[in-house]
Amino acid sequence: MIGESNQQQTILSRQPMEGSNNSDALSASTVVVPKTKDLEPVQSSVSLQLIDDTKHFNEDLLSYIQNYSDANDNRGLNYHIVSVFGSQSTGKSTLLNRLFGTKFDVMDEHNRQQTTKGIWFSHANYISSDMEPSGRHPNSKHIFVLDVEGVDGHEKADDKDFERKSALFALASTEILIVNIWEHQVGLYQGANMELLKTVMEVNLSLFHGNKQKCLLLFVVRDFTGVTPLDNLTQSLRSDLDRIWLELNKPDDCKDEKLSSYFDLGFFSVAHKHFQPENFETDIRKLGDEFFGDNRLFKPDYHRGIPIDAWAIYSCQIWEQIELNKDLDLPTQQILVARFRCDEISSQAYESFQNLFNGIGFSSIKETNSVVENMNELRNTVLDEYESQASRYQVSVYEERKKTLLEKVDLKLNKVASDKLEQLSKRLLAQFGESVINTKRSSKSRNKRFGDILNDIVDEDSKKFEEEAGSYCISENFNFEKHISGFHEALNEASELLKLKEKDMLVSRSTKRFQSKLKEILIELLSDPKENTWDQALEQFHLFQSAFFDRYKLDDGKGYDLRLGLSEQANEATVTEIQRAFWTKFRDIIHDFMSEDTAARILRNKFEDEFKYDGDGIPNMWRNVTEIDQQFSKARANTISLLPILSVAKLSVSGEEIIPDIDISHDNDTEEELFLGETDNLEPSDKSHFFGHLLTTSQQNKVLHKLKKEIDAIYIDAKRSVIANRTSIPWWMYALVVTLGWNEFMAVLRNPMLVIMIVVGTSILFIAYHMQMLGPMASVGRVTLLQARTVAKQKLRDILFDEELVSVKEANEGSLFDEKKKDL
Ligand SMILES: Nc1nc2c(ncn2[C@@H]2O[C@H](COP(=O)(O)OP(=O)(O)OP(=O)(O)O)[C@@H](O)[C@H]2O)c(=O)[nH]1
Repeated sequence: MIGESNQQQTILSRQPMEGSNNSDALSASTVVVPKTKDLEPVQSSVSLQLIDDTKHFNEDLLSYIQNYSDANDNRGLNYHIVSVFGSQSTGKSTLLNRLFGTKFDVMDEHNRQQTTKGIWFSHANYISSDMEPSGRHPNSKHIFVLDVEGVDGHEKADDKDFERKSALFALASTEILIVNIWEHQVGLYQGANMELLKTVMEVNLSLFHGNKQKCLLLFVVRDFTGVTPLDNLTQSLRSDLDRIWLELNKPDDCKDEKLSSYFDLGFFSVAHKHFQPENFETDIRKLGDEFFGDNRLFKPDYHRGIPIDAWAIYSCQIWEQIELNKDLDLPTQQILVARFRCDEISSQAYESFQNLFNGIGFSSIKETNSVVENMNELRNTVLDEYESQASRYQVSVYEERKKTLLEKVDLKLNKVASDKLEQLSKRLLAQFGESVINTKRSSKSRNKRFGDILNDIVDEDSKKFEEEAGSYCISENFNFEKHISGFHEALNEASELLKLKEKDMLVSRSTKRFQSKLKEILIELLSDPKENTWDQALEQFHLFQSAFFDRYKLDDGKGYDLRLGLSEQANEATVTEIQRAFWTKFRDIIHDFMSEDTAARILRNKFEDEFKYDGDGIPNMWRNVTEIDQQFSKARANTISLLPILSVAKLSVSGEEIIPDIDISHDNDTEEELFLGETDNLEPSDKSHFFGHLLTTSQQNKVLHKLKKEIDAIYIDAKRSVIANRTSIPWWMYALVVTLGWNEFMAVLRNPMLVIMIVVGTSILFIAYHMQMLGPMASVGRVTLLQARTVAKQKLRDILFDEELVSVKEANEGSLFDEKKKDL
């Protein structure tokens, strides 16, 4: 079966051929991969029966090829395939063995039986000048040789099937096809050689008419005697080939094509091995020089472009297709092989990428540069791994699979970048509010508008995010536009929230300040109502309002900018909101302050002021009742005239009610409804009219009623005091005292001690009067007198009791005494 030694036979026969029995199940798109698992390397120096006589493909091919690892250099194309084709027993194996140092079986001289069965495969060794194999020529590529079973063998005379199939296989895989013919066969058109040539051409057309894959047909004329010069033989062979080419039924798309479009032709003669052994050796050496050295015979056009490590798959697949009698679409086969290998390489590369990826632990890497560096490194590693092996395969498949692999890798890396961006987004958004507040508080930004501060930080954060997103874009598969727009959206949302918060703060702060200022002044004004009280109140309101808004006035004076960075519309709405809040506070203050009691108290005070004091604020001293009556009437009329001022906020000049210049109705409907209980059907603008309505008519009547009572009491008090003063000491009483007490008066004057006492007493009273101590002294005196009276009464009672007791004791017995005592 194999090689020349028994040992070699043993080695190779360990892989039975029936393993390839699955060919029936194959389809055109299936790639059959020779098994490589658990195979021991096949010894390289031996030949391998690639296809046996039962037409099974030997799966040991891959492990055989793997012995020549450097054939995988140069993108796996560091090799050539040569095959031989020719009639049976024409010295093909002998030629190959001599040319390439192979050890194909050669027919025994004495038993001329067919020796080569099926197709054999062997690695060629460089033939040194002494015609001994000595390894590979240093400048040459690896050459693998296919020894194909001879055609037209008498054992298979009726079976042309294998002949055609083997020609098909040899041509599909080889670069140079050695056509081995005897010299005496040349020119015999009807001879076996012409059949052979026809077969080769037909097969070639069926294989390559689509893509014009060329190969070299190297005619080796054996047993060349030199009687007919080689040129003549060449001429004869060429004309035979041309004739066959013309007669061939060519496919439509290559009808006009020439023979040279598909074949390069080469001719070489070799002398008789036995009769001219020296010439034979010389010819063989010359032919060998054509193959080795700089590989002159091999042209790039001839190479199938299948990397050597895929050649086993490719050739197996080719054979399976041939066996199934399917149309042999070589480009498709090449693509299938390329797909299979590129997928395999891609999977391996992705697997090692995943291992590296898991080892890195991106989640623990914080610095963007480091993340990007690792991402790039991973990407390049996987790309290098894939490219180094897959770039040898069909370019479109290689590119396609590379794209797919990169998409997978980038998807994974994209996730890393997305997570990092997500984290950055969260971090920046979390810090956003704080950054704005800190910047706002910093001395640098003291005069900066809030809106500008906000915009600066938004810009800064956006730039930071975009830069980081940009640095993660390590290939066109990375696109973070969505992340960027999402971040912008979130940032704008946060920014709008801050604006809203700042706006609310401004509204509440300004309203609070406004309220405290206005309240003080309004209460002061209302506590001392005058005809122009509401004019002053409104004036103060406008003053405070202007004081607030003036600082936000636009340069053209046509509006306000609250510096919150709000849109024009929102800014205007906020201005309106503040104005409404001011008006609402105005309303709340006056409504909260004014009540029936408050109004009654204010009016009572006003009445008292006017009734009890003169224009200079000095208390009135009534000389008679008439004066009191006059003053009372005047004060009462003036006081009552103030009630409408306290009841409705009206301007003095125009008499118009104060109405807010902005609609505030929705702020406090309830209060207004409570006020009149009749606003349900009113329009908001109508409700504004109730802004200054502080007391209802019934409330006013109650106030008047209460006031009347109180001022009547004051009036009576005043009158009583005048009458009391006047009735206590009548004038004739003074005259009577002087008349009756004249002597006593004189007696006192004449007594120096009494005079001194009177002087001292008068001085004390005078000082006490000036120090306003008369009241307290009188009180003390009154209390003393009261106490003295009480003591005196008690003393008197005791005395009387004692006297009675004594008399009863003396008059009656003990029991009577006790009864008396009880009675007492
Ligand atoms: N006349 C002649 N005989 C040769 C030459 N070279 C080899 N032979 C003899 O031809 C016979 C067949 O040789 P092989 O090399 O086995 O021929 P083959 O074409 O490989 O035979 P199959 O593989 O059986 O088709 C052998 O006996 C050789 O000694 C040659 O150059 N001239």
